[in-house]
Parts: sequence; structure tokens; C-alpha cells
Amino acid sequence: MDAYGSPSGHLDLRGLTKNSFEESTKKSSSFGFTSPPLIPGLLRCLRDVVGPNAKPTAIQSLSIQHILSPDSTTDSQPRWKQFLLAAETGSGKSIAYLLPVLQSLKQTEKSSSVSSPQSTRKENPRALILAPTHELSRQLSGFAKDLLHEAKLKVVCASRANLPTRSTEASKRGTSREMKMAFDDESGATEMDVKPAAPTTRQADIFVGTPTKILEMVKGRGWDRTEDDIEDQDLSLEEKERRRWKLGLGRWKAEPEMGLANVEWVVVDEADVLFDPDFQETTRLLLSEISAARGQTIALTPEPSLWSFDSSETEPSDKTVEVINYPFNFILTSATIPNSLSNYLERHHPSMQRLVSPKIHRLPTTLQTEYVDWSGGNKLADIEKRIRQVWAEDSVSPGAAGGVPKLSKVLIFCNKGKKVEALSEYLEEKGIKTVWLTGSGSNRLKGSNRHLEGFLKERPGRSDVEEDEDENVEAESDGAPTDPNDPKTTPHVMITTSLLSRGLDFSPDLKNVFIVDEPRNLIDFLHRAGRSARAGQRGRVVVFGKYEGRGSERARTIRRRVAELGK
Ligand SMILES: Nc1ncnc2c1ncn2[C@@H]1O[C@H](COP(=O)(O)OP(=O)(O)OP(=O)(O)O)[C@@H](O)[C@H]1O
Repeated sequence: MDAYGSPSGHLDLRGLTKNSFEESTKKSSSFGFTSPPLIPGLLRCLRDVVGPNAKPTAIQSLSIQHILSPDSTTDSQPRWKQFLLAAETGSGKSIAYLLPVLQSLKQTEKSSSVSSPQSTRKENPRALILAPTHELSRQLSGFAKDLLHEAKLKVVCASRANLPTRSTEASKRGTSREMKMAFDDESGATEMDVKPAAPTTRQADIFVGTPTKILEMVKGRGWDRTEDDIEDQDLSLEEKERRRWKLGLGRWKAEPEMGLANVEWVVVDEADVLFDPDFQETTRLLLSEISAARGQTIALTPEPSLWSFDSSETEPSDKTVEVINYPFNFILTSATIPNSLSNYLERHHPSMQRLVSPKIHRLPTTLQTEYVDWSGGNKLADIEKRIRQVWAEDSVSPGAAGGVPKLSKVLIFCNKGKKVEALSEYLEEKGIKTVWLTGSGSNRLKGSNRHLEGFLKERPGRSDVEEDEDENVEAESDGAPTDPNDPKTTPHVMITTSLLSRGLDFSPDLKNVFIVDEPRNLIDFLHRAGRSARAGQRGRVVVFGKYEGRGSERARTIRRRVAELGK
């Protein structure tokens, strides 16, 4: 069966029953964000972030009700909680896990082992939030900071940017490895180094980062590299030394910076990616390192071939349950639960509580889907034509409050980096300024989200640009004056691969997502389309394909499957 054969072949709903959702929504009119009560500082910041009239979304109601509630354990040993938060894109899952984690950290601040007198490491966080990309880590740490202005917990983003060499290698593997290519650059060397804390600087309570970067802080930069990584290559001595420096080898090897003994909470955001075949080894290694640091050994057994998106391989031959009980609170979250992840959880975390929105694996109801038939001529010209139609619609749409109508932003997903670059070049020639980003491109900025400026949702009272200044990240600027509403001078079009399809919260100005290549499967489609129509905003996904005449069967099958996601 192919990737579009059946949504349920790839999106696993086992155990994702309505659970306590109906119960929680019945209560939600009086429940709000107030019961169980949030600490006042957190509540005030939350109001600033989501607005004074906001109600919790379904997944937030569930998380507040179940994760925040006091533990009923009576014995002296803490009972560590395990939760899966599963809800559609743009439904507020970040806040759903941040609220209970931040509140718990604040409430146990004094009583916890945070001082860790035995640790000699510079950082000894109490919570880790893991994400697959530097960009998402950066945005999530920003969300957490927004909620913590008053609660005074310290959050640090520990991600890294691009590694051209690995990404280039990965790109050769082609479309089926697109996700791997997109995320592979997290293991690169052109990293943002976390500035070591000065002796008087307060240690961070929470680190947000990719598993690779966190592991590097725990084990020391270069821990997973050997001279073999450069020895085989025909390089000059100077180039070899440069590679050593990039990889953290030899005299460039760094001391471990982070201790894990204090970690009480671990959140795995985009869990289906971080437990997929390409990431799971690193993710599970980090989880077992945390356990070991907290005095409990967890064996790292290899997984059977659970990890394929191919539905024929999703049933494990050996269904033996090997329960893992990590000695910390463990939250996984995702908008899509493939069979592989569901099987993994059944096998290793059978008592994990699954909190699920009833709209999981559905497109947002505020998202309109449109299908555009290729003209049979130049496909790049077809895309340009549809972009200009979007702006023509904007220019006559009401709601511009008497001023110049604001043109909306367009996010375009291609499958391959080369196509991304070709489309960008074409549109630029036609006078449309673009931002293009691929896993192997050098235009992702180290430790910053400036390359996404104007496209990500702005944070109240604080922009990512200001945030970048904290990190001393230089942004490129040609100094030319730009009109923020002119698509010739200010980018209104971003072109990328699946790299940016995961988790990022784009601006409500981004109303249109164009999918110009066939997504690998429905999971990929849901995440790409879900960059628009977030938090109840209206949006549109435009799916290009050959829907008429000979050779149109595949596109029409996709169209039928996508229509089922919208029901
Ligand atoms: N209760 C709420 N009311 C209004 N807006 C909210 C609420 N909760 C969250 N939001 C806003 O919704 C947007 C989407 O939130 P978030 O990025 O956490 O979604 P998500 O479920 O993680 O999506 P994805 O699956 O794509 O990662 C954010 O801009 C957030 O500020």
C-alpha cells in the first residue's frame, strides 16, 4: 500500500480514544485557565500571550486537568508522570505542556535538588525540552520566556544551525530522505555555542534544544567523533585542522558543560520525528543518560523494524512489552501519531496517559483547501500566477481599515533543495523577493531565527530580533530602504522543504501554503498545510497537481485522501 493508501495506515489512532476530552470540555466554560489554579505570575503572562478573552484549547484543558493536578501518590517516592499530548497543528500544544512544566518547576524550586552540590558542571537544568530543529528550539524557548517574565525561571536555547557537509551528503539520498536531510543539519559543526555561564551568572532552569546539541553539552563537543572522520579524506593539513576545529576533535575537544542529575521534566516535542528511525538512537541515548545521571540504568536495546512509514512494516514481529520507567516526568507531543510511535509507546510505555484532541489527524477547520491544475506549460510560471492572484485578492479584500491593503505572506513547500533554489531564482527574476531555506543552504543563521523574520508570529513585546541581539548574532542587510508591503523589496514568499514544516508558529499574515510537489505521505501533508490556519485563524492550502486527463490518477487519489482529512 502506498503512502496515500489509507490515512489510518500511517496515522495511528489506537489508544487515542476520546479519553477525558468530553468531560474536560463540559467543564471548560467554568474551567478556563484557572482550575487547577496557575500561579499568579504565570497566569498574567499567559494572558499577555493569548489575550484576555482566550479560552484553553481542548488539548490545553486536558493537560491542565491531568498534568497539573496534584499527584495522588502517598509514598515518599515521587511517581513520575508519562503523558502523550496529541492534537492537530496550531492547537496550542506548546502552552499545553509549558504551563504544567513551568508551574511545577516554580512550585518545587526550593524543595528540589536544584543546588546539586556534587555537580561540577556549569549547567544543571531541571527541565529539558527537545525539538528536531534549531529554529523550533529557538521559537519554543521564546514562548517559555514569554510565560516566565514574572516567575523568574531561566530558559536557554541550546540549538545549533547548519552543517553543510552532512546535509549535502543526506541530500544525495533523495526525496524519501527529505526529512532526514532537513533535520540532519542539527548534528553539524557550525553551531551556536552556548556561552558558558560566568561564575556569578544564574544557572538555567530549562534548556531547549535538539537532542544532539544537548548530548554534546552533556558529553563534551566532539564526543562522538574520531580522527577517522577526517583521516580518509585527501585534505591539506590546514583543511584537516579546520575540520578538527569544526568537529571538536583533538585540541578542540571541549569539556562537558551540562549535568543531568537535576532533570525532573523532559518534553519531546514533535515526538514522531524524534522517535523516527533517523533520530531515535540519539533521543533514546539522551534519555538513558539522564536516567543514569539520576541513578537508574536503562538498557538501550535496539528496536525491531518498527520504524518504517511503510504500513506493511508497522506491526512488530515481537510484541514483548519491555517497560521503561524513566526517573523523571516525561511528556511526548505531536500532531501526528504514526503506527511506529504508537507501537513504541505500547511496547515501552504501556501506562503512558494519552491525552488527545478529537480533531487529531484532521486539517484545521479554518483551513480552506484548493487544487490547482498545472497548465501543461512552465510550472514555475503557474506558481507565480497563483501568487499574484493571492495578492490581487488581498488588494480588494475588506478589512484594511481604510489604509493600503496588507498583502499576505505565502509559504511554498517543495520536496528538493534544488527545486527550492530554482523557484526562488525564477520568482526573483520576475520581481518577487523571496526567502529560500534548505537543509544544505548556507542561509540559515547560526543560533538565530532572523532568517525567518517577517514570517514567524511575533511575540508580544519582544521580537526575535531583540532576542538575537542577546546572542550577538549578526544579520545581513543591504541597507536599502524597504516598503514592508511591497513584495518587490520585502519578502512575502518563503520557499522551503519539510525543514520548516514542523512545529513552527507562523504569523497570521501567512495565509497561504502552497504545496507544489507531492508530499511523501499524509503526515507530511498535515504538517505542511498546518503552518497556516493556526489558532483559529483563517488560511488556505493550495495543492498543485495534474488533476485532469491521462496520468492524473495519482493526483486525484491524493486529492481524495486529503479531502478525508478535512471531514
Ligand atoms: N488558548 C489559546 N487561545 C488563543 N491562542 C492560543 C491559545 N493557545 C495557544 N494559542 C496560540 O496558538 C498558536 C499555535 O500554538 P502552538 O505553536 O503551540 O501550536 P501547536 O499545537 O504546537 O502546533 P504544531 O502542531 O504545528 O506544532 C500560537 O500562536 C499560540 O500563541
